[in-house]
Parts: sequence; C-alpha cells; structure tokens
Amino acid sequence: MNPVLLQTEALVKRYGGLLVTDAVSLDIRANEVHAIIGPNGAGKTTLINQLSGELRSNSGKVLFAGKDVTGQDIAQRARQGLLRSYQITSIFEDFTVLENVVFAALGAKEHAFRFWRPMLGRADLVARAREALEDTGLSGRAAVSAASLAYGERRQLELAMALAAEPTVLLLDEPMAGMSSQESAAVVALLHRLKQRYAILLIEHDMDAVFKLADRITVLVYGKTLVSGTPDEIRNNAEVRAVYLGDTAHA
Ligand SMILES: Nc1ncnc2c1ncn2[C@@H]1O[C@H](COP(=O)(O)OP(=O)(O)OP(=O)(O)O)[C@@H](O)[C@H]1O
Repeated sequence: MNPVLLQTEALVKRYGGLLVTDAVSLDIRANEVHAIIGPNGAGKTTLINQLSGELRSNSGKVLFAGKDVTGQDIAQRARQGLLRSYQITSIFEDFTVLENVVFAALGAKEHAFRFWRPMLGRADLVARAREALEDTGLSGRAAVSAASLAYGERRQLELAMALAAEPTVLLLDEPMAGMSSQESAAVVALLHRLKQRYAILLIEHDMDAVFKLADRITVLVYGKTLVSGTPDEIRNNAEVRAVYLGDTAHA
C-alpha cells in the first residue's frame, strides 16, 4: 500500500449543539484519489475546511506527512504542500492567467506580495507556472486576462494555481461543479494524470466522476463515517444505496 500522507484521528467539529464532524478518522495515501461522498449537509465541506486549516477543530488530530498540523493555520499547511485548490490566493481579474499562476507559485513559498510585475522575470516561477498551465490544459490562455475566462476555465486556473504551489496533497471541493459534461470529462482525465504525482482528496456530487476516479470512497452521513472502501465495495453496500446512492448507483 502507498504511504499515508494525510490522516485524521477522531476529528470533531461542533457548531453549538450541532455535531458536524463526528469523530472522523480517515487517511489519504500517495497516488490515490480518496473521494468523500454523502448527502447534502453531511459535513463534507466542513471536513475539507478542517483539513486545509481554514477551520479549527474542537478535538481530534490532523497529521500531514506524519507531523501533527492540527494547530497550524491554512498558510502554514499550504507552505508544506497541503493545498486546497481555490484557497491559496484568489484570482486577480486584471492580471493575465500566467501572472496569476506565477503569483500562486511565489505566494505559497515566499510570502512576497510585493513587486508584482518583476515576478515575471523569475524564470523558475514562470517555468513552474507554465508547466501547471500545460497540466491543466490552459496553456493557450496564458496571455489573456483572468477576467475573460469562461467558468470552466476559471476552475482550471484555480487548479493550475494549486499545482504551481507544489502540493503533495490536493484537497478538491467539487471541482466539476457547474461544468459542462465536456469540461467535466476533461477534469476527470486531468485528475487521472495528477494522481500519478499527488494524493487527492475529492468531494464531488457527480457520481460518474467519483466512481471513475476514486481508489477509495468514504461515505459521510450526519458527520459520521458510514463506510469506507473501494468503489466496488461502496457501490454494492446496501446501507450506502439506501441513504445516498439509491437507484442511481452506477453499475
Ligand atoms: N458556520 C456554520 N455554522 C453553523 N452550522 C454550520 C456552519 N457551517 C456548516 N454548518 C452546518 O453543518 C452541516 C454540514 O455542512 P457542510 O457544508 O459541511 O455539508 P456538506 O456535506 O458539504 O453539504 P453539501 O453537499 O450541501 O455541500 C450542515 O448542517 C450545515 O448547516
């Protein structure tokens, strides 16, 4: 089995009396896509926020590459390679696609938020940014302003920005949401390639995409892990079919 890169131990998040993450323990291994699925309100986004460091947990642990990062904020975790796609830095509409990616490449490691334009003189960052654009299929749009991108292309740009920041683990919250079926298919193909290099935690409502991509699937219901297993195990689990997949389970 591939090494564990990210792990939670009995992670808990409460909002007042509402237990949103109920002692969740799971792990994400190198070169795998681990998908989290579950009904609306199951706590998927909350869990990803706890993993990225955007939300503090009430109890439990987050271990990244064997190190306890529970007390670290989002920037500290990002610098070590635990990256949530859209949260590294927001898109600057007036800058070009390439400039946005160069900025993400710089921002994750050096916190230098000044001298914007001269950054394009940094050959190492530009090379990394171009590679991320190539990976995400956006090379042809490098020189246009971010404001002119279509919705699907913006999601590709967010992914390119995460890649440029040199992740080891990518946290993706509904990367196909709002995309056309053609755009979704392109993202599925992209994530297939990316898992050769990274560990990916994927939250996605598109079950076709989940069952095509995931090596393991965890089903969350009311903040609790109902079951975790291979796509086949999940597809054939009677309880999962009853609470979530219903008749739409994909054969
Ligand atoms: N800031 C908050 N304060 C209070 N309750 C919250 C807060 N954020 C989330 N919740 C509640 O926590 C529960 C889980 O929400 P969350 O968004 O994590 O679920 P989800 O599985 O991602 O849902 P969806 O599939 O609809 O995106 C919901 O009942 C939601 O109302």
